[in-house]
Amino acid sequence: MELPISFFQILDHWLLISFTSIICYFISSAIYNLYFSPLAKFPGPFWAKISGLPSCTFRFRHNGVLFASPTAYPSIYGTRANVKRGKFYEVWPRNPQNHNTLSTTDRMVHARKRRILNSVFSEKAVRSAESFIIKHVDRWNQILDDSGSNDWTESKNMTIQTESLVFDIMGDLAFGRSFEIKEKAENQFKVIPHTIASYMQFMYPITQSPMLDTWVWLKPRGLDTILDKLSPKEVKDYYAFVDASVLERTKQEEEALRKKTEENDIRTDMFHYLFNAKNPETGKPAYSPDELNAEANLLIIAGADTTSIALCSFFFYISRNPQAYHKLVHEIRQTFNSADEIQGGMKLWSCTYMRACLDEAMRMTPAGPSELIRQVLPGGTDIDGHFIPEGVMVGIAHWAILHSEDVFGDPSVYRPERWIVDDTTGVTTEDVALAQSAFQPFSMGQGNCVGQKLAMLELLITIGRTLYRMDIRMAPDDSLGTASGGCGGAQTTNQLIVFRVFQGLGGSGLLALPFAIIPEMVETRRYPLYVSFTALAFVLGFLFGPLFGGEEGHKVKLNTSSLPIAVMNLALLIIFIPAGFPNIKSKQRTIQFKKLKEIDYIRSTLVFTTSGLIVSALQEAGTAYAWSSALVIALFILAGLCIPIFL
Ligand code: HEM
Repeated sequence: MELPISFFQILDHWLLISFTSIICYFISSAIYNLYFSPLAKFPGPFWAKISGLPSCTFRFRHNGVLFASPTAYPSIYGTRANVKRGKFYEVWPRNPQNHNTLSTTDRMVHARKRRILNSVFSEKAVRSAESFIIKHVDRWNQILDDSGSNDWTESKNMTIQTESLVFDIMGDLAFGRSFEIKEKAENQFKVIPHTIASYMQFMYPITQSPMLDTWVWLKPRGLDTILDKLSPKEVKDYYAFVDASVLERTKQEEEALRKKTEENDIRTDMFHYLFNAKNPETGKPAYSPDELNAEANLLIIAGADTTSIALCSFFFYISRNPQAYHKLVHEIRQTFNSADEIQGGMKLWSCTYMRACLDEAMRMTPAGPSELIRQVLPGGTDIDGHFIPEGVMVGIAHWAILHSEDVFGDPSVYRPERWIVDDTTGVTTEDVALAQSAFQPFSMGQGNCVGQKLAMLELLITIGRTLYRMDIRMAPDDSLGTASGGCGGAQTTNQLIVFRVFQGLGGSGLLALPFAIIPEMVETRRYPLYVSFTALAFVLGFLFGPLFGGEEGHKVKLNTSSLPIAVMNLALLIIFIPAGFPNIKSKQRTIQFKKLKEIDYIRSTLVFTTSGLIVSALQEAGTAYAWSSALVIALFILAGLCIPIFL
C-alpha cells in the first residue's frame, strides 16, 4: 500500500524548490548584470557589477555608474539634465512631516520648494546674517587665544573647535538660539555634532545597499517610529531643543506681525526669512509649522557639517605649508587695518590668495567626497558620449575628480597658486579654467547649494579675522616617532600611504617578534611560562589600550605620549637582556623539509580565509558599514560557506 506523502516530505520538496529558485535567480541576475545589462560595457569590480556592493570605480553597483570627468557635470547636475534625485535622499528625514527641500526627489515639487528657498537666501538675508557670524567669530577668537600672553597656547583640536563655532552660528541663524557649544562650560549639546556624524555613518551604508528601497518603503510603515524610540538620549534632547526653539521663534514672529513691529527692531536671522516666505502662486505663507521645522533643521544639517569640514581642512593644510601661510597672512594684514574691518564686501572679495587657499583646502578634503546620486528619467540621457537608460543611478565621484591627475597634475599637493593665473608661477588661464570645471563644491543646476554665499561669507570672515588677530602653527608635538612621524608630517597622500606601510610593518613586527625571540632567549622547558606572560601582556594591551587611548585622545596627541613609553621599554631591554642571548645553538635551526609535506594547505588556507572574512565583517560592521549592509552580510555568508568546505 502506498503511504500518503508526509508533511516533512512536502516541506523537503518545497525547500528544495525554493532553494534552487533562489540560487537560479542569483546566478541568472549575475549573468545578466555582467553580460547583458546596458551597463555591461562599464568597467568596475566584479562584486559591484553583479551585486550592487559599493566600490569606487565607475560601475559602482549593478544599476549605477559614476563619472569622474568635468564634462559629465552638466549632464548629471545641470538645469536641463534628464534626471531626478535618487532614493538616497528619502532615507534621511526623521518622519514624513520632516521632509524638506533637499530630501524632495520629485523634480516639480523640488522646483517649487526651491523657488521659495531662493527667496529666503536673498542678498538682504545674507547681509543680515553677517552680524550673527561676526558675533560668534569674535567670541571664538577670544576662546582660542586663551594663553593670556603672547606665547603659543596649548594645542587645540581644530575639528572640535571649528564644528562648535559653526554649529553655534547655525543654531543662532536657524532657530534663534545658539547651542553655545564653543563655550568651555559643559552643556548637553556638545555631543550633537558627533551624534549627527555617527548617524550619517550608520545610515550611509544603508543608502548604498540593496535594501535601500525596502528601507524607504518601511519608513512611514513603522520604521521611523522604531528608530525614533531607539534614538540615544542626546538626539532626543537635540530634537526637543529644536522643537522648543522653533516654537518660541514662531511666537516672536507672530507677535511682531500682530504688533506690526518695524523691521529694524526684529531679529533678522534666517528663521525670520523662512517664516515670512510667501508661496509665489498663492501669496500665502510658504511653510506650515511642520515644514518650517523641517526647513530650519535642514539649514543645520546642510550648513554646519559642510562649513566646519571646509574650515577645519583649511587650518590643517595652511598650518603645514609655511610658504602659503606667510603669503596669506601678509595679504590679510596688508589689506585690512583692523580685524573689525573684516566683513563682507569688496575688500574681502579682493583677497584672491585667501580664496585660493580655501578653494585648495576644499579640493583636497571636500565636504561631500562621495557621489550625489541622480536617477535617470524616462527617455534616458547621454553622459560623456554614453547613452544611459532610464532608471540607472548616476553621479560624479567627487573625491576622484578632485584628485584627478589629468586635471590637476599634482593632485596630492596643497598648492593654492593653481587657482590664480600668474606668469611667474606658470599657471595659465586654461589651467585655471580646467581646474574650475572639475571643482564644484556647491554642485550646479537646480539642486545646487542655496547657502553658498552665506557659507563663503562665514568662511572668509572666520579665516580673515582669526589670522589677522593671531598666528597659528602645526602642533609641535605632531610628528614624533619615525613612521608615525612621517605619517603626521606627510604632505601628500602618496607620502602618507608609504609611511603607513612602514607603520603597519612595524606594528605587525611587534606582534610577531616576541614569539620569535622567546625560543632564542630561554631554555626549552621554560617556553610555556614565557609565552604565557607575553600573551598576557597582549591581552592586557588589547583590553586597556583602547580605553586609555580613547580617553587620552580627547586631551593630547597620541604619538606624544607613546615616546616616553618607547624610551622606557628600550631602557628595560638594555638592562634585562640575558647575558647568554641567544640561548640556542645555530645547528638546532635547520628546517626539516619533510615536515612541510604534513601541512594541510587547503584547510590552512580555508582557516585563514574564513577568519579573515569574519574579522573583516566584524571590523566593518557598525563602523564603516551598518550590520545590515550588503557588504557585511556578504562577508558573513562567504565565511559561512567556507566552514562546511573546511569540515
Ligand atoms: C562649505 C560649505 C558648504 C558646502 C560645500 C555645501 C555644499 C552643498 C552641496 C554640494 C549641495 C547639493 C547637495 C545635493 O545635491 O545632494 C548643497 C545643498 C544645500 N545646501 Fe549647502 N553647502 C555648504 C554650506 C551650506 C550652508 C551654510 C547652508 C545654509 C545655511 C547650506 C544649505 C544648503 C541647502 C538648503 C541645500 C539644499 C538645496 C536644494 O535641495 O535645492 N549649505 N550644499
